[in-house]
Amino acid sequence: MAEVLRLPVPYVDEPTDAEADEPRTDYSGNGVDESRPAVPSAEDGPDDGNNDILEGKVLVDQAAPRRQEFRTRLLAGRGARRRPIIAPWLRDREEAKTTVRWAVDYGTHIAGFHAVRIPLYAATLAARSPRGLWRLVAGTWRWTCDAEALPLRLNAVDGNDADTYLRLLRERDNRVRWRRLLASGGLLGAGLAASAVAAAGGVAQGAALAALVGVLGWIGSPADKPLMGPAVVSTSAPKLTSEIIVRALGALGIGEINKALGKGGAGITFPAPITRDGPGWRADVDLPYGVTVTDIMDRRERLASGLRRPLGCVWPEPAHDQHAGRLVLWVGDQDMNQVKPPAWPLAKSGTADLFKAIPFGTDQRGRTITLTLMYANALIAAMPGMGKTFALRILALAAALDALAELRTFELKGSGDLSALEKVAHHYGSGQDDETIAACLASLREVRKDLERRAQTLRKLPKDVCPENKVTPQLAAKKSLGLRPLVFIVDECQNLFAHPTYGAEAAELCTAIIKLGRAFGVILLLATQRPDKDSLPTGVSANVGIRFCLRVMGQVENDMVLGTSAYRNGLRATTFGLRDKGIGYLVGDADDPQIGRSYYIDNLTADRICERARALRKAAGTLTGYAAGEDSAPDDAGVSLIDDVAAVIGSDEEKIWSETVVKRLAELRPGLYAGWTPGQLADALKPYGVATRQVWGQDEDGKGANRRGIVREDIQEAAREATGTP
Ligand SMILES: Nc1ncnc2c1ncn2[C@@H]1O[C@H](COP(=O)(O)OP(=O)(O)OP(=O)(O)O)[C@@H](O)[C@H]1O
Repeated sequence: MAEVLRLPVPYVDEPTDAEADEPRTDYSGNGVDESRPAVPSAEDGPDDGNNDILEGKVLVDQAAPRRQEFRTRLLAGRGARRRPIIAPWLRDREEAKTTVRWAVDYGTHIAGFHAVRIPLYAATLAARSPRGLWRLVAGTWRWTCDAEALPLRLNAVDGNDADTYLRLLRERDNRVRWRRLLASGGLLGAGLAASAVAAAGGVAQGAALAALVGVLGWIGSPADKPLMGPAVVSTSAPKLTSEIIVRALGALGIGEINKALGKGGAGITFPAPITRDGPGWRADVDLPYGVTVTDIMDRRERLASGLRRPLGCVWPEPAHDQHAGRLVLWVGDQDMNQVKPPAWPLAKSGTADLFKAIPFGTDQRGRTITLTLMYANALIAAMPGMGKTFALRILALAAALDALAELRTFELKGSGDLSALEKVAHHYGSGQDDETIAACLASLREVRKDLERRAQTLRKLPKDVCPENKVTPQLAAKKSLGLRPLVFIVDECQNLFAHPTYGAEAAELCTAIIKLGRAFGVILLLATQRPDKDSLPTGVSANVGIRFCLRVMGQVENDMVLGTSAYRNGLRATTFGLRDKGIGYLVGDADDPQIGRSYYIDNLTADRICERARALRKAAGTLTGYAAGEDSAPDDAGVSLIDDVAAVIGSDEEKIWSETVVKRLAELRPGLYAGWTPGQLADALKPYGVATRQVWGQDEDGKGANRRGIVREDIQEAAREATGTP
């Protein structure tokens, strides 16, 4: 009996018309697979003697129609990536201006360089002109006499080849005849031109002689000594070609790539031409099946070596709207960290509007990156010394230049990195000490309380004035409503969140502010050098909108800042080097993640900007609090809720109702606790691990009842934990 051949389903293709009449073979090489169901195909046709081979074949692919319909071809283009009509560098004003400025500057330099050397060039040409004259005369003579064919004729003589000699001689006579005629004509023309020049005199004669000397000098110039040296020594990057990219990819040690590049492999394809894109080259690459862009990003350093470019020039990225194997490789002419950062557009003049995009930095291609802070919060994280404070400073300065915005700035390192903002901030603190951290917490409490007021104000407004229940530029501008943007800035926020006494409450407050504050015009800007779960509450890291991650050490920190799976999706701030200061991944503002470098503003420049911002605020009447010299410290600066609760519980009270506690707290600090409800107290105590429960107590009339309250021992325990006393 003939062997029954069943092909594994996925390997069977519909035969072409030419193949249809031939017995089909197992191209997969996988042979018989009895385990798979054999579905007979109509295409197998009548019994032609090969049925034993065809049995069990399943056709899974449709045969491509010979000629695609016009409509089909048209529709096929729907998913195609459209190349921009206008080159990207021309669409970005700043980039176009930079390019044109560079071109003009470059042209001017070259013109100037050669202009000052004109006398030298003239002298050189004059010195070379006799040699040129000799070359001209000798060359013309040789041409006229057909000297180039002389060796052939001599050869024929040496070989006693009379026939060839005579043929060559005839050939020579023919040539020489018309060449002599031309040469005589040329000579006559030269003679006439010379007499015309002699007769002309003056400027024309001088110009003609100079031109003659110039031409003769040029003819007399040795090939290895050009008259003009280069005005610029080119250090520009070599052109990026598909060959270089394929070579570099082949050197990454990825098996699938090597297979594709090997004999019989499918190779590597480029879905779009390699083009100039800003100050560098952009290549779109389709990696071999099974290779992902993250595989390449993992080996960025090796890729840079393969491309023979510095690491800071090589930026492989996923094409976010394409398949996982579509690589967008951008290779800059210059290392990103060597490029001189452009000046911050608002450094010398201008104001900001937090409802609109503010300039934050530039991307690898030198294009401006903007951020819109309103309705968002931002988190900046990095290893120490990588530029987190500089990045935060840009956002803080932009907020300062919006005269409407109220700034509360706490720099919890104590270095004075944000000291320029003292001039404009409503609340300001600098230091790692408990007092500064307590002041920060108190300010947060105030903001948390203010959120409720803002919410109420918005709720009361008529729908036509406030249709979306959120602060709009028009509402923010109405002073009476008290809805001006409030920007709360905390640098080195790990010192706040990891504080043994205040950390838990600060985490709760920040989480609440981040969740609720957006619509009410409250913006939280945080920077930390320790993005881990102990120093950055998950409620904060999970809800913050804008994230800028400079160099971090590992995947955990990376994902904590940029979001879960960021590392797996190729956003790896771990690939930045020590020299990549100020460079990071930015997510949350644009549709796609961006790599950017924040603008560089040092403390001195920040000072000048804040002077301007202060003047703006004075003019607008919005200079308040610390900056205005008012005692703006919140009532509860340095105050601990646990200490206060402990203070209002009598030593003979084992258990006490919450309603009694809030009443006593309001008496103790009316500015802080007035209006507190038992529920609010329960929420505020939660971060300290104190739970309220049903406790027995008596009211003023001595009537006993079971109500929600506090056990004194719980408070004492929390106080001991907070101070670290056993
Ligand atoms: N955008 C930038 N361009 C160029 N250099 C920068 C940029 N940002 C920061 N730097 C450089 O990096 C150095 C460190 O910056 P910064 O003080 O912001 O670091 P940091 O991450 O806040 O450090 P730390 O955690 O120790 O406070 C700066 O002194 C500056 O020289």
